[in-house]
Amino acid sequence: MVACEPCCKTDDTRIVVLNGAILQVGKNEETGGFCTLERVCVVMLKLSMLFWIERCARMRRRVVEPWRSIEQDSRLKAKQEEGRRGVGVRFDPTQPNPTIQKPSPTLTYINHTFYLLFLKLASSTRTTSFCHFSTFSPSSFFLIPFLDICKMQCIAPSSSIGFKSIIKTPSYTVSHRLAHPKINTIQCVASPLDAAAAAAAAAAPAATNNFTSGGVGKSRTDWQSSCAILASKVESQQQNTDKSSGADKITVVNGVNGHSSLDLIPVNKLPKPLTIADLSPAPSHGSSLRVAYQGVPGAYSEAAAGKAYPNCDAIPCDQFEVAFQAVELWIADRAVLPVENSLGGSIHRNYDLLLRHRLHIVGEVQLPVHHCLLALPGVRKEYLNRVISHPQALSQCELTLTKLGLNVTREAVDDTAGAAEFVAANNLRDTAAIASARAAELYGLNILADGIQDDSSNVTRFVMLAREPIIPRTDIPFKTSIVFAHDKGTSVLFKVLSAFAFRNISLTKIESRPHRNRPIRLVGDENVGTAKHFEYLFYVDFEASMGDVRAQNALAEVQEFTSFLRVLGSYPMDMTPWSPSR
Ligand SMILES: O=C(O)C(=O)C[C@]1(C(=O)O)C=C[C@@H](O)C=C1
Repeated sequence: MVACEPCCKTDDTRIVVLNGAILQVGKNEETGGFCTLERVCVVMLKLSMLFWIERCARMRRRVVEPWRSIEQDSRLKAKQEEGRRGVGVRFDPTQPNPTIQKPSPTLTYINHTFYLLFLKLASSTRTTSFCHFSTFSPSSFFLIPFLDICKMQCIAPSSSIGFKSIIKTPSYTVSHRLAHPKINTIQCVASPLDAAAAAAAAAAPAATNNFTSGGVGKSRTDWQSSCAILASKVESQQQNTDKSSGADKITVVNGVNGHSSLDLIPVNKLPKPLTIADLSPAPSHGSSLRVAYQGVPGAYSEAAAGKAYPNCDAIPCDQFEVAFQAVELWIADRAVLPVENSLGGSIHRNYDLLLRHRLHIVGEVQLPVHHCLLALPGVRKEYLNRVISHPQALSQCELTLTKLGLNVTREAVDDTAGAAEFVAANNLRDTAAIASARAAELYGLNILADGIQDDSSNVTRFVMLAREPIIPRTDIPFKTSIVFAHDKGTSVLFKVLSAFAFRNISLTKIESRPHRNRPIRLVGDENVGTAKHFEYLFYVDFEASMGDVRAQNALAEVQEFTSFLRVLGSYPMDMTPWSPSR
């Protein structure tokens, strides 16, 4: 089980620890105005309230969930019978029934579901979260007001015992939070197997009413006679159910047999409930995973998305920012974005966006990038007076273009495949695009020159981003990416780096970016003048998992020197065999 432990270091510095790994240390303004600590506390508060409600519900379950008690009661009778016959353990009716005291697997399941989903809420970027009613239970009723308070969407799943709870609201939408849950309808699918359960559900509201008006006594005898009444209802309704046609089932569905005056909604017209499968983490092999990438089909980023998640649904986005937001808004499950190229260097925009957004790095892929020079059919190199592409691609092919005698204008566009599409769509006979062979195929262009990158081992590293971090492992090679800032300028950098060096942790990358919240630090006095130092944020990748004690100790030390520290992700290293682009 994942455990979040928020704790405070000083008044304005916050630390959030996940499974022993420091997830975030820093001041609010440095993390884009987002405060994890407060949110975790709010979630924990809600969580404890829900557990409390659940406990109350459990204590009253005998009264408000008669169908369960009927089942227990029949077991109880069987035990009594056994006792009378002197078989097995003797049943003492003066003692509380142990089966009633024991929490049912369903309730345990509900607790776990809530716990997991609330932790999910803790790390999601929005207030929207999901509440999953695993079965028809009193807790469903008790929790409805809380959905609104917690700004959660309610999801009614199918249940193993044939009940379906459906929260209907005028503003019910699948992708957004439930605004004001008003009506709670219990749907019971009356399949022959579930008939008894269905009839019991139909009888349930009556019992609940009795309870609230004090009709059911608290003593065991009162309770048993209530059960007897309910049991007879179950029997008669079971007979009805057995006889009933599909139309009758709709009446039973709404819990009041024979009253067609109720505004009934045919089952097939109701929105299809999300199931637990819709909420569970996406399969690791990537099938049906929606993966956002920047560019249009044929871009290298699309190929990287396919390498990271084979069989995924790749979603093209016109900007990096859009890909980040697609994941945050649940339009996509993952984003795959380039961060550095072996020739062109870092893609700074994505480093800045990593800090501005709340996504976690959950993996990396290294893609050999094999560039082609593309032009319209019939166009020759001599006709060209312009080459267009993504700035990275232009810089990766700079020398080769010159060698090919193409001392023509270079123009940067958003992505390589977009450049190919532009040439084709505008029928540009004087312009070539640098893009992939797949882009040539997709946009009907000819390959004028193949493998024009300046180095055959041209590789771009992409990171996979998700709303949730993954649990760090120590049995396979892992990498961790962090970002930090410090108040005392670059002088602290040595101390920070030595925290890793002393523990034999290799660094694979250091990148510095302007500290946009505090770009300049003034040092000096009136006599000497004022030095204006630029302030930086440092991005460091190191070869260790956050599950590794060495990494945890190194970060604990780094934290001493830094004013802000955030773990961007701890993820498996791409260990695929090396295959150069040429
Ligand atoms: O334009 C594309 O095809 C991209 O996927 C972008 C991108 C990049 O941003 O570096 C990806 C890989 C190559 O290095 C060139 C361009």
